[in-house]
Amino acid sequence: MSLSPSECVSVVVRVRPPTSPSSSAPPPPALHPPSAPALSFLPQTSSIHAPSPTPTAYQFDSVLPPSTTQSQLYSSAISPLVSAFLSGYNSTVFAYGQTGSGKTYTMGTGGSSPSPEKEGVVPRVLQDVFAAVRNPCDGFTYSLSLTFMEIYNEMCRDLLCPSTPPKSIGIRETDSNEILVTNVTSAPTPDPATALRLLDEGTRNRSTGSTDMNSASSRSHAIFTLLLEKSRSSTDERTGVTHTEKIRSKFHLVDLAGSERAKRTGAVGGRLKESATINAGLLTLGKVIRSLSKPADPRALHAAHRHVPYRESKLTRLLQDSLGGNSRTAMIACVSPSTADYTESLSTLSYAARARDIRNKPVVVAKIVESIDHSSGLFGSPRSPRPGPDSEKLKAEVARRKAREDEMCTSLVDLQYATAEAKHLLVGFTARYGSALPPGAARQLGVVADLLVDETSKARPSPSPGAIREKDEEIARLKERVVECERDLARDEEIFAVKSRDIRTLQKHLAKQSEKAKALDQQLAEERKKGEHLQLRLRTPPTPPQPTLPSAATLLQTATAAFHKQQRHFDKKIQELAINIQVKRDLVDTINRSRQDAANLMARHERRKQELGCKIGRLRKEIDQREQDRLELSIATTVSNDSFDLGGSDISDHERSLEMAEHELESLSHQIRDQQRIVALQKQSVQRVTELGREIEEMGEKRDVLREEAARLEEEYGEERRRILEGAGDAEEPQPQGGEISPLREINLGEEANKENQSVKIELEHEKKRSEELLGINMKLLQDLKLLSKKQKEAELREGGKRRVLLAKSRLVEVPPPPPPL
Ligand SMILES: Nc1ncnc2c1ncn2[C@@H]1O[C@H](COP(=O)(O)OP(=O)(O)OP(=O)(O)O)[C@@H](O)[C@H]1O
Repeated sequence: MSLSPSECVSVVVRVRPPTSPSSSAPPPPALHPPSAPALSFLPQTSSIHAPSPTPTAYQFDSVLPPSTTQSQLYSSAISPLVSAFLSGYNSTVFAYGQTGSGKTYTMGTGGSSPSPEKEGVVPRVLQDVFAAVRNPCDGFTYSLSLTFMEIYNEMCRDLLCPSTPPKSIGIRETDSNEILVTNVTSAPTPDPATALRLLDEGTRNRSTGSTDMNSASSRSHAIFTLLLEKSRSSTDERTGVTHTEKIRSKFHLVDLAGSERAKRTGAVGGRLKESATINAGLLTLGKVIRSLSKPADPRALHAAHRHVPYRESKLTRLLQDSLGGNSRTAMIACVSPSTADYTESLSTLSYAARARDIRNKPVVVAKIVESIDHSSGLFGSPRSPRPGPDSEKLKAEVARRKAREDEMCTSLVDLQYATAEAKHLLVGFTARYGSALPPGAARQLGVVADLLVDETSKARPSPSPGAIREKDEEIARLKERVVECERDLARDEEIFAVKSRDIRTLQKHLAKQSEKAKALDQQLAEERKKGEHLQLRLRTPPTPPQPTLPSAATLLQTATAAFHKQQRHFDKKIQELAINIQVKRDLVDTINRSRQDAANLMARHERRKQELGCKIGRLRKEIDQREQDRLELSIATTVSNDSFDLGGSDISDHERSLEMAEHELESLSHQIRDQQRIVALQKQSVQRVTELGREIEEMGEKRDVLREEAARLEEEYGEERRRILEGAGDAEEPQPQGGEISPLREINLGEEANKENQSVKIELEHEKKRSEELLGINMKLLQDLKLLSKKQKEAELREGGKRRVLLAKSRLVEVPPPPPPL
């Protein structure tokens, strides 16, 4: 393996000839006026001057004017890469530029060219490679194969086997950071004809289309890759071991799709989508170039530590080796000389200039395979008889060995540098991340670092082939150890990442738990406080009963007060009922008495009426008699002419008496009528008396109920008192205190008493009204009776006077007995 110092991407700018009017491609629509700025191409100084927006001079490895032929371009920019490729270096050539700028023309991936002069890069590379392979001068045998693929709409397509599903084609990175494309046809190419045929075949399968700017515009990025494996064997004459050295290299020839502006290409529909994908891929390429062209982060120990967005597109992923990796790379920036394309050309130049700052580290990777060759005539088995020395052969062998030794010395020096660099990186890595690594991994890294001896600092004598071999073996072992350690490290890092995640989760969990624990602590503290408080209460001597737990004395006092209050209430009610009953009885007596009086008066009047009737009858008889007598007397007197008084004055007296009696009778009749009215009233009072009797009866019942209730209350009180006294032991019997009663009972009793009082009051009012009414009737009756007796007296007086007059005149008039006093 040999190592080269890092080298930059070489950038060549190719200016295509202006488009001729007779060109097959339609002229691109001009966006710029004729006075638009133009680029100044200076091939002598390999620079290009852009006047605007800010005057800028771009420097390149070479600037190829429009007159540059394909052959000139190839020999100046590509043939060095072909040599490197044949030496075992990975190489890349890619054409970059706007659409129609001549990328496909330059790369020669547009199909077989009509003339050999116009052949592009790929056919020329193939020709040169096969020419070299055919006549090897380094003792290697070469084998070539090729792949041809495109990235179309961000999908890989195998141009040598288009039926391969794009999804099955993968791009992966090996442990040694090599980019490999899987499941793509790798066609063996024993001769250039086969290779060219495959190129033509693939080109035909490529996605192209017509746009306003290019009638055969590439709609994909085409990647043509040559794979070379060269091997060489040598046998140690002492040991008979054959060493086979194998070197593999790749040559990517990339024809990128051109950046385009939809307005200019007139892309619509599917073309527009292609255009967007193309631009997106190129944008990522621009990002990768920008990122790689920046000076590395001074904090990063290795350029690999900076982030390069290779993975953002398939194109950049595929070109990862070529840009900033193990490859010798050349970029052909294609630009148009047209002022109409000024902006696009400027953009191309800007990226190309940046790409020039990208530093790659191309290395030749060689594998040495050992095998014992028993059949070798020169280094046959020690037991077999050695053939006679051939001086020419020996000379050649010595020369070969010498060359081999030289190579191995070079390899050794390279390895020493690699070891030193590896040690430096490892030490730096351990210093930086050692604390974050698991202890086992850090220790292992230390051991590896110790094993990686910085041989570059030591002056060493030229090693013998045996020593070199030993060294090689040691280095191989060390490398294996390093790879192992790296693997361990990667594993540890993974574990570490997982553990870190776990720790973070646990930390979160812990935080939650500690919050919960805090809350529980608080709760516990509160509970403790409560417990302490309870204990304190238990320890403290018994305090007088709380107001919520009344004593027996208080209970008794309350009960007694309630009882007395109830008793008072019942007493009052019973008393009121007794008064009412008495009032009603008095009323009944009064009514009965009035009735009696009225009945007596009626009887007297009836008697008097009868008497008066008798008297009137008698008086009428007497008057009639007197009239008869006087008539007879008058007759007698007339006969005797005797002027004699025949008792005419007695008749008159009788008539007056009759008149008086009739008058009295009339008055009596009046009185009887009044009396009858009174009797009618008396009938009402009979009803009233009946009602009163019933009411008195009810009241009596009520009074009995009250008395019973009072007795029951007394009993209850007695029981409660006994219970309280029993519960309280020697509690003193409380003295009744007016108004002391349990609030609830007081409310109940108060409500009951109020209700009762109210009803009694209403009843009393009612009774009072009725009594007043009866009293009014009775009073009227009495007045009537008084008036009647007064009239009677007057009549009697009048009659007595008349009677006395009549007695004086006639003894026939009887004087009635005086009426009984009312
Ligand atoms: N240096 C040149 N000399 C002669 N003709 C050229 C040159 N460069 C380009 N052309 C012609 O210009 C036309 C467009 O070129 P080409 O197809 O190579 O462009 P392109 O950059 O590949 O475009 P796209 O990105 O659209 O595929 C072609 O007809 C090609 O023959």
